[in-house]
Amino acid sequence: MILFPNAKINLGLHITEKRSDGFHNLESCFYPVPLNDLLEIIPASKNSFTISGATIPGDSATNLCMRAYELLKHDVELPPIQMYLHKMIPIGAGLGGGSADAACTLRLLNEQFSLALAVEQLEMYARQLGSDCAFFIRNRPLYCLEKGDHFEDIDVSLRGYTIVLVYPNLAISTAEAYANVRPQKPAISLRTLLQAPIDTWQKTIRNDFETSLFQRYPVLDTIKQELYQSGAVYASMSGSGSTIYGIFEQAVSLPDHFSNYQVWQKTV
Ligand SMILES: C[C@@](CO)(OP(=O)(O)O)[C@H](O)COP(=O)(O)OP(=O)(O)OC[C@H]1O[C@@H](n2ccc(N)nc2=O)[C@H](O)[C@@H]1O
Ligand SMILES: Nc1ncnc2c1ncn2[C@@H]1O[C@H](COP(=O)(O)OP(=O)(O)O)[C@@H](O)[C@H]1O
Repeated sequence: MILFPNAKINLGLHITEKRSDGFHNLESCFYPVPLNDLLEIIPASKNSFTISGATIPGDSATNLCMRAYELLKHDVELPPIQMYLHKMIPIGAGLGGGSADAACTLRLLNEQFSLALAVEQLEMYARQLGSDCAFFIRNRPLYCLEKGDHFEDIDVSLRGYTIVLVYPNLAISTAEAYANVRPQKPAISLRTLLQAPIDTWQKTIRNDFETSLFQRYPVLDTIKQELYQSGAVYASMSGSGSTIYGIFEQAVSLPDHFSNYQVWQKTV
């Protein structure tokens, strides 16, 4: 059985407070985008895990796909599997690719072996693998709270817009990004700001990671400004970076030097 784990972008990201467990509470809208990995699982006589495409740091035992399998196997009976991952989503990019792979492993195992686990149970396992992993179980636009692992519905649609992702070949550690942010309760909640028309977002919707990361990596701010100059209605960093995305009313041609980056665009 095959699934195509997809990336996400963050439409706004407020880091509201540091928690007693060392993590941070946040508010953000997670939005799925159709940039995909490929994940296949079939029953086998012994476990194997093959990866192609982009190189993932760490060995296969620490890969989130294997960790998802082991986590589930602790509680339910699972046969050995042959797992294959083709990695397309850039790594350490703020696109949630590792979490998407882990969530899809849980979803695939649930289906392939008729485990009949409910969405809430799958989310409970996903939370143990990463803060943004549970999002990829429902995998639709959601307003995310707490560690980014509790959800409310939100009426936001980018249908008909072209989304451009620019990955400047720079991996940023999520833990390091959080360590350099000063949490702050927003005057107006992100939910309220997102309900206004998209052409107001440039002035109102922010990602709290940008201040410190743009200081450290000025190229990120430059890319964001260039996306606006190319006609974006809204542009931002996704998650803890380093991907900068732009939302356009139509397909766009970008400055020539963007060929130095990994650029992806699709009308959704
Ligand atoms: C920043 C966000 C925003 O969507 O996305 P990415 O940029 O990673 O895609 C997420 O909060 C990332 O979630 P995820 O990548 O799953 O993080 P985890 O593996 O759980 O945590 C990595 C590290 O980030 C910090 N962390 C993470 C989540 C959170 N709410 N507070 C934190 O302080 C902790 O230091 C933790 O050890
Ligand atoms: N299947 C996977 N795909 C990507 N990264 C993975 C995977 N499994 C484990 N990781 C680890 O997760 C970290 C990056 O996660 P990723 O989801 O790509 O970044 P981000 O959290 O910025 O979206 C890397 O340190 C990588 O080694």
